[in-house]
Amino acid sequence: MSPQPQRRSGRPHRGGRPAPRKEGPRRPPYEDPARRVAVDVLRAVRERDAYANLVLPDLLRERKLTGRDAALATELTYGTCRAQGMLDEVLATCLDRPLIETDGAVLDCLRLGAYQLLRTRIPEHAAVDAMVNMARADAGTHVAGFVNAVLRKVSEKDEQTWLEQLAPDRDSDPIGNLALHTAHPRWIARSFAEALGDKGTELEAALKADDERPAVHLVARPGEISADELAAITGGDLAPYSPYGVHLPPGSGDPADSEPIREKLAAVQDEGSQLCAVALTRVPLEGTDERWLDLCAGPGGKAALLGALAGLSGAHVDAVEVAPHRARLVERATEGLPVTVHVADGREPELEPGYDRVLVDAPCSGLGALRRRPEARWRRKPSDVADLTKLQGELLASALELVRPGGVVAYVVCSPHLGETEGSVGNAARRAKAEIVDAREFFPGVPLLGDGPYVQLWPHRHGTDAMFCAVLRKP
Ligand SMILES: C[S@@+](CC[C@H](N)C(=O)[O-])C[C@H]1O[C@@H](n2cnc3c(N)ncnc32)[C@H](O)[C@@H]1O
Repeated sequence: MSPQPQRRSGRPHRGGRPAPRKEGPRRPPYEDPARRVAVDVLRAVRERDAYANLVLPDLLRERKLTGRDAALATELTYGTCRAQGMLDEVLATCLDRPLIETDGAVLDCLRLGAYQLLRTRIPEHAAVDAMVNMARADAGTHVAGFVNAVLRKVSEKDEQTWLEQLAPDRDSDPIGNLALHTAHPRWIARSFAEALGDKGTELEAALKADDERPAVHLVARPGEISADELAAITGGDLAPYSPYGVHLPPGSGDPADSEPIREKLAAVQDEGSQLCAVALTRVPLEGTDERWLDLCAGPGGKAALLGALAGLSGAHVDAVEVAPHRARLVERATEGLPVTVHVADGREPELEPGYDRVLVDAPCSGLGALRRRPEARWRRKPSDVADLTKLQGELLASALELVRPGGVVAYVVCSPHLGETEGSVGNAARRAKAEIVDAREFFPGVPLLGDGPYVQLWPHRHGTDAMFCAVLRKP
């Protein structure tokens, strides 16, 4: 059976007694390995803030799940993580006490069960029985009746009917309505609406894009291999906008196994990330153009692309990263390129000022890459953004001190949140009296970039992560 997420028609539970048990030795109930993996990942995410997309592949390997079992485990895990807030709203109406008081292991089973009932074609009895058995195994026999009763209630309506009952009115509260329909926290839906200037169909498209599996994008390292050659070797398609990009077709297997990647002629890098790094190198400069700086380099995707381009034009890149383990990743990614890695705080890196080009790919909320991190939308909090904007402003101020007069800074974040984009840039630019350059001209051929001067890419418009790029010139 295909594990495709599909709305399932609501079939009220008809009741009925289980067939009388045959006599014989008691065997533990059969546990489906795909659901076991899914519930174990949910637990790791809940208990130790693990990333589902890192834990899941390890568990699949460890338990030797392949083919349909692996596909089902993946669909159930990622789907449940993404839909968590919506599932919780439904579950809350089926409980007679606050959801927060539910034991964690039981809650994992309820969420996974509700996901199967509302968003897959898995038969009701199979979904409920499997989760009752799993809850019994994980939390004790006393919870079996409870889990059974709650999931039976969930199964009384299909997803659409639940949403119609629970979502705020679309006319009076369009953001709240879309937030629940697309299973996003309201504050994230609001931040997308503010960035898009839309609360209707475009907001809906932007939110829905977070549930789509992103295509794998490769970057062909300039000077080593062309995008045409890389596409021919990998069977991929040329990326629409990046001159170095290749999109792999779905089901291409692990890109790390391909020869160009093993030989470091190419790497995995979102096309939006490529475009932002390349944009910095496209800004015209008067005078010298030899010293480039990447102030937030780990794990090294943009540093490697900048390093390759610097190698072709006779420039050198200093790459700064505060976390030593991430600095080591930058070293690995830029081996053989004219890049020097420094473990330092970008706010005070103790480097000689006078850089011609500086990239600030600042730490951010990652709201622009929610499609890559299934649980991230429910983990992030609005208060994270406030902490991050302070750091972003300080890093950009440092970049504007380190760049020479007439030199350029590209400020990049993987987030469309206006606080992290226009807010962080506006404040730092004002203080440093830097000129904000229209960034759109350094993204040639990329459509739907609005009125400038900033560039905001979107998954639903460009097929990239929602990267933001501002270009500033020091007077
Ligand atoms: C968005 S990531 C950069 C991604 C990277 N440019 C790439 O393309 O692979 C931000 C990085 O900034 C680092 N960072 C955070 N605070 C920093 C600071 N004060 N100085 C330098 N790096 C910092 C983080 O550890 C993280 O590796």
